[in-house]
Amino acid sequence: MSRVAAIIGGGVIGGGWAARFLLNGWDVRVFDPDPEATRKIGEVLANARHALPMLYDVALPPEGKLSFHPTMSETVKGAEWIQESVPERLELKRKVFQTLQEHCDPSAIIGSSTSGFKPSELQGCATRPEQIVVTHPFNPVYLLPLIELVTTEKNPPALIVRARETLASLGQFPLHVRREIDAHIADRFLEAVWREALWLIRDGIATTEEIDNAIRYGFGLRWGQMGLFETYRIAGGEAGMRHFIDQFGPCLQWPWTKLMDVPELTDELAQMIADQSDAQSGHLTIRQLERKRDNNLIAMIRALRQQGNAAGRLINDHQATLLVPLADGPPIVSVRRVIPSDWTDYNGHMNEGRYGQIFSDAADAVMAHVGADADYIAGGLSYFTVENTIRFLAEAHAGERVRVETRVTQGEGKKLRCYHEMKRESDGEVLATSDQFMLHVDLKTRRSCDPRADVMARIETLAKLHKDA
Ligand SMILES: NC(=O)C1=CN([C@@H]2O[C@H](COP(=O)(O)OP(=O)(O)OC[C@H]3O[C@@H](n4cnc5c(N)ncnc54)[C@H](O)[C@@H]3O)[C@@H](O)[C@H]2O)C=CC1
Ligand SMILES: C[N+](C)(C)CC(=O)CC(=O)[O-]
Repeated sequence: MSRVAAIIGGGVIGGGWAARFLLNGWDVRVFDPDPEATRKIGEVLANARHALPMLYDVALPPEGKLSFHPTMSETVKGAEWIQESVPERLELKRKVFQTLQEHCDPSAIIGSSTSGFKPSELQGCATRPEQIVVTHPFNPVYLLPLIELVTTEKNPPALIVRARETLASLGQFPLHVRREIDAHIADRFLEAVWREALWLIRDGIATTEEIDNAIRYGFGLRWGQMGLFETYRIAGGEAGMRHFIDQFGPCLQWPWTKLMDVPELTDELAQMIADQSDAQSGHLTIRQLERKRDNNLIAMIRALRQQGNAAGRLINDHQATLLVPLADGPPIVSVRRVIPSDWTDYNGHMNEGRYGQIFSDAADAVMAHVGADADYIAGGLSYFTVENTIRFLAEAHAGERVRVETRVTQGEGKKLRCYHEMKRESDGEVLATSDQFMLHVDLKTRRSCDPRADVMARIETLAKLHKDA
């Protein structure tokens, strides 16, 4: 018997909730008077089906059934979880709760997606206030895990536990906001940044793009893996958070923002912050925190490199200026690099799959060297690896510098065979070898064909040069 979730309001956020439940195997029923709701949710679902499964290395549960219903009663009857995502108007939300509580199970959890209303405001006119909690998500709900679970003393502890467990079972992160406040925790931050950004634009200090660049090339990367306080703890150096506060506390009185309503930084408040930071991060030294931060940033920026976006695109563009022309050899030094930390696996060494990556990069370098470069590939011609025998001879570790020495062992017509040796730069030890056989292909027909004459000539020259050496 599938678990049933009811979605009241299937817009940007309700659609995201529908996808989150559906892709986790729940049956989802939707109530939304908008005649476009089915189409809108269908488009959100298409995004979610593309994205969410890619975060995992295992299959998600089989999807539940999605249905749209003309009445609230049909939608919520028998539902275990009811998620309200109607527009941010208090009276509308209260009316929705009154209606749905006429038909829903008293044991159902009613979560509101509200960005800023407090649960006590939502519970105000409800028949059973104890059912209602704030479960404030972040767009896209099917990818961002944070849910601010805001409760009041009217919510039974057992319901709060059940809500947390349910959200966690969906792959979400229920942050229990223990004391209700307008806009909860995260939206207060978002509102502060948003309001300061509006001033900067109004006063002609920055454009929208400049503000976004300040975030995505800087602290946005830090916040995405360590948040605010752990980041500032590190900024305090070995003296830690208390030093950070002592140094930057006075700034609170300086016009560093238009948001000038700040608490007096008493010694008691400074010590409270320092004590909480110690409790949160004190089990790690600053150096350990710095290494954790740097490894996180490496993984994030390298992921952005794969997408060619933001800080990743910046590195890709910079890397293009660092390329040095290869010599014919033999051997051709086709790769010179450092093993990145995110290539290390549970055995504490570079994962076997990454050897293939390095040898693939070596082949790419040889291809570019003979003229089969990005423009050549964009023109519809390339090489496919059809056989690759890798011998793993010694471990490689994060931070080690390695190089690949390549010899062209066969170069005739559509055939290109390379023999690669991966060596540790520090001592020349051979870490792995690859015997890689490639065929030249037409990317349109996906069938093998002869390379362009100049490319074929370069390969034949290299094959002869390397054979005679
Ligand atoms: N858009 C965002 O980035 C976020 C919004 N939220 C909150 O989520 C809630 C919904 O916001 P959005 O999805 O952005 O709005 P939206 O305008 O995209 O969707 C609201 C949906 O509710 C439907 N609706 C209106 N009256 C209804 C009723 N009586 N019964 C059922 N459905 C009804 C509308 O047809 C519409 O499809 C708001 O409380 C908002 O503060 C929370 C997090 C992020
Ligand atoms: C701008 N906003 C208040 C709707 C933002 C949120 O509520 C959360 C989010 O997804 O950013």
